Amino acid sequence: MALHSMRKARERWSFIRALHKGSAAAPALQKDSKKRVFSGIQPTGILHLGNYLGAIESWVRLQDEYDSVLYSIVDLHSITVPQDPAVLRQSILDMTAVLLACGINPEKSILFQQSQVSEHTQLSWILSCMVRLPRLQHLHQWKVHTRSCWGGSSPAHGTSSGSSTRFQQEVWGVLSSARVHSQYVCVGVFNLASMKKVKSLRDPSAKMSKSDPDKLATVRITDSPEEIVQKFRKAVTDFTSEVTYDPAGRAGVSNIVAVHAAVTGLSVEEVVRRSAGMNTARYKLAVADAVIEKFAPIKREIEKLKLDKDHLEKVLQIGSAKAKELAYTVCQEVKKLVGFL
Ligand SMILES: Nc1ncnc2c1ncn2[C@@H]1O[C@H](COP(=O)(O)OC(=O)[C@@H](N)Cc2c[nH]c3ccccc23)[C@@H](O)[C@H]1O
Repeated sequence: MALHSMRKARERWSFIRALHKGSAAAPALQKDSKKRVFSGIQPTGILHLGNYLGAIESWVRLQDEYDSVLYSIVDLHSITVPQDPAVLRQSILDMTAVLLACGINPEKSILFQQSQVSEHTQLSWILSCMVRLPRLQHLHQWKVHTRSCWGGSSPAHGTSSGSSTRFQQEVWGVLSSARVHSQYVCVGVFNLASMKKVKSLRDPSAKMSKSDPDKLATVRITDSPEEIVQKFRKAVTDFTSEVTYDPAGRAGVSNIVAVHAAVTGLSVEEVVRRSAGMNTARYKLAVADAVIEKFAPIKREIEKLKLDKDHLEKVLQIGSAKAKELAYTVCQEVKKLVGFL
């Protein structure tokens, strides 16, 4: 037992040393330990088809595949852009209702609010003092978010775009790396092959996104059946009427085929086979129907859950307390290694 914890401490220490040195490859932390799943979602904006198929559906499945599963409503990340406090407060509860309605089960996983686990920001500060900027800029999540949230401006070049500051950009990266370098298995479209990347219905070269200014681009989980039909009807395809799957040559139709396969649980080949004889205009409506059918029970559950604010608050409080307990142990170890304790 003592040997085991000494080994773990050594691993953590070499990890911290590697961060200080900016080594290209910091050793993986606690490789031999029990695997833990960790992922998160921002509370702002309404959950969309991309979030659902690309993340939440898998989150639900992972609850049965791993013993230790944590899902975070990442409110700290959401304030890199201005938020109205009242709206943010409500969005956190709404996202809790949505996740529960999708099948996140607090008996099987820890669902918590990021800002309520103060160890997260403590660890982030410690890491931010140790990690070198070039190393941070190599992290995949960092690159993606610098591109998508800050229009590609890099803090290394000292630029700041939009309403975020260079300081925020750096802290964002460190907040993310606090989890990337934890003992967690981080879940995202990037590291689970089974996850699907859903494209915008208006521009199939772009990812479907909560913040897309084109309202027709994103199918939200709370959209009415009429809205869903309208969005699919207006979805960008091409001039070929046949339904085929060819992501490189026919990105628009292929995105719709992929959504169809994902919501029905059928293979891409099977949905293409079943659409034989249908033109893309009719096919889009068939896919809209499949999406409506998939979301209908979830929508009903969301409405029910939203009526019980106390329950939602309690779920988050219990989840955050459990997450804090886990984070406290890690944070104490890091504080010892740093010399605070
Ligand atoms: N069009 C799409 N197709 C497929 N998947 C998609 C699509 N759009 C979004 N996703 C996935 O949905 C999850 C939540 O997205 P967010 O933007 O809220 O949130 C994100 O993009 C997180 N990085 C937030 C985060 C911040 N800190 C964390 C710590 C751990 C894990 C996650 C986080 C994500 O899994 C995202 O990959």
